Amino acid sequence: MSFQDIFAASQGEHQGVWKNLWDKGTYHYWDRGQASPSLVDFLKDHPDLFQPTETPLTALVPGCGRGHDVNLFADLGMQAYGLELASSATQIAREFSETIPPPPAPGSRSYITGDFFSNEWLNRLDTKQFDLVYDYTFMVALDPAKGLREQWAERVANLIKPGGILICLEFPLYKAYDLPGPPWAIRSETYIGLLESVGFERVHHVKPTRYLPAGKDTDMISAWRRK
Ligand SMILES: C[S@@+](CC[C@H](N)C(=O)[O-])C[C@H]1O[C@@H](n2cnc3c(N)ncnc32)[C@H](O)[C@@H]1O
Repeated sequence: MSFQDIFAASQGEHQGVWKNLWDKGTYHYWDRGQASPSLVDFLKDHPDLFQPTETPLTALVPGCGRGHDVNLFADLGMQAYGLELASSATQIAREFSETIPPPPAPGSRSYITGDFFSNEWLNRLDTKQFDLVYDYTFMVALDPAKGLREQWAERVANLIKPGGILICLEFPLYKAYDLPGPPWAIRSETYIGLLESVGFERVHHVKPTRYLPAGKDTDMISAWRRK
């Protein structure tokens, strides 16, 4: 059974599917074993986006998987949080992080179990809003037919401080709309429609020069400032 067939057979109960996949350790469907080179380059090329402050910047990666991007933000000195639906997922992310060097001070990395749309996990944190949120293969893993993209945009706007930044690695831009997800097809215009309506202004839209194989030559990176 293909990855998409597993979701199609679940009759819309997608959270149970994700949890089951993590419980069985079958994350090979999406895990690429490293932070995205496109994101690494984008952060290096745009230091203007993250001015140093007296306290470390806070970053959130919803649907962080094994945490490769969380670990990248921590290595850049941020207080980085990864959010995952299943405790088995955060456990796998934590175990992976123990195999790599700790982040340099003041960077830190935390993996939190919770549903992105619930406040339960947020209530457990001191931080209620973040300087940075990063989305890659999370929003496009939410079923667009259920209105979850609009809910994602509103939630992201609430989770980012005024003046804070959302970075989206736009994927899969090449995919036809009639093909099943996840990931479900998306276009750059869709990000504009979703994010401008909840108070974001697009400040960068660039074509990366280094890619993960799945998005080769088609991915784009957008950065959005919350007004
Ligand atoms: C396609 S995977 C991508 C994972 C990671 N971004 C990566 O690139 O390796 C999507 C992830 O989103 C998580 N997820 C789905 N719905 C979620 C929700 N409502 N709250 C938190 N995580 C969720 C799933 O458990 C899954 O690990």
